[in-house]
Amino acid sequence: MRSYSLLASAKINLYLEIIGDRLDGYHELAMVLQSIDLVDRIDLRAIGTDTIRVRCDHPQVPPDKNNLAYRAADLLAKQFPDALAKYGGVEIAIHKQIPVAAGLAGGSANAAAVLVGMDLLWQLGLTQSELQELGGTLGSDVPFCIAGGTALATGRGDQLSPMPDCGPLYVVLAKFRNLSISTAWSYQTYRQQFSSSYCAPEDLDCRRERLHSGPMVGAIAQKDRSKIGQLLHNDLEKVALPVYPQVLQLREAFDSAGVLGTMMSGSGPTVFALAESQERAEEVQERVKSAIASPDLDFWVTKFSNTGIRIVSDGN
Ligand SMILES: C[C@@](CO)(OP(=O)(O)O)[C@H](O)COP(=O)(O)OP(=O)(O)OC[C@H]1O[C@@H](n2ccc(N)nc2=O)[C@H](O)[C@@H]1O
Ligand SMILES: Nc1ncnc2c1ncn2[C@@H]1O[C@H](COP(=O)(O)OP(=O)(O)O)[C@@H](O)[C@H]1O
Repeated sequence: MRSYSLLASAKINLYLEIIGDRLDGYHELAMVLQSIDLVDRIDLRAIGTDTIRVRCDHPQVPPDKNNLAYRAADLLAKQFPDALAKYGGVEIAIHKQIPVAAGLAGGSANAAAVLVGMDLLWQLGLTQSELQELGGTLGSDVPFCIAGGTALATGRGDQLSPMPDCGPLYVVLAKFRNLSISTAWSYQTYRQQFSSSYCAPEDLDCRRERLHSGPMVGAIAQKDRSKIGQLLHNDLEKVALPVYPQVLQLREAFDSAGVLGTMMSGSGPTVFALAESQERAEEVQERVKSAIASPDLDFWVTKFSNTGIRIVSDGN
């Protein structure tokens, strides 16, 4: 039986600006997305029957048809029935390290790994852009999770322009264990509060004038780490910080710890901070840990990564 193991990277949002409504009901965005070295391992194994099975060691992750990894496999099975008939179904085992519903795209990264791994398992020979096209139908962040690295993401987050690697930067992440924020809630609440300032879908001048991502794109091109820290931005903080005092508390604690910059990632509630070295990142972690002193607070120290999906073993 053929099998593959893959590592799927989480992402953080260095920049997230909401431009307006789209005709498909989503939001038009300008984001800078960055892969980090916090990964889930996905083991894929060909099984004799034509079914898809999912196992996951995390209690909050559904081991059924609602799992994004299951949906990725099901999508390929529907698109390529001949491959399903030839190679059989697949068992997907997810070993979670990326916190769930945390604004770090864990589910999207798992779906991305399944698309990349099943392309190999079923010898489909799809290109990266074909995989991304399929991934975009599962979720807006999936195309980026396939590509990884650093990218400017526009449209609903699925139109990617790769950006240069901005050099070694270290990341401290913190999240209250029992707190999660729904992405759908974040965008809906943002729309309720701010849609009066949205650009209309057809108003291209408004869209061009609204975009403020240029300085961040420039700072990355120049590998200017302090500027990257200063220019971090996330419009979704406007809805999360007033409702979730724990997120605000983390933002303030990181700010006082003397970091290059700090921001909520995506729809939250994870807050990250950037540091110039691993040592400095560990110091920041200790400072925030003692400032907040909560047994419910989890931390991770990691670094920027230039890959989305890594194949770690091909156990044919
Ligand atoms: C906010 C971000 C930032 O990177 O990430 P997370 O915090 O979820 O990790 C993304 O935009 C999330 O991407 P993803 O999680 O793939 O979202 P989807 O499944 O496509 O959509 C989830 C929900 O968010 C809304 N949504 C998503 C993307 C977008 N451009 N506009 C939206 O309004 C959709 O209407 C849907 O209700
Ligand atoms: N493979 C998966 N890993 C994580 N969450 C998943 C997965 N499949 C479905 N989900 C569901 O998707 C939701 C969002 O999870 P996740 O992708 O981790 O967060 P976010 O959208 O904040 O980046 C959760 O409620 C979770 O139950």
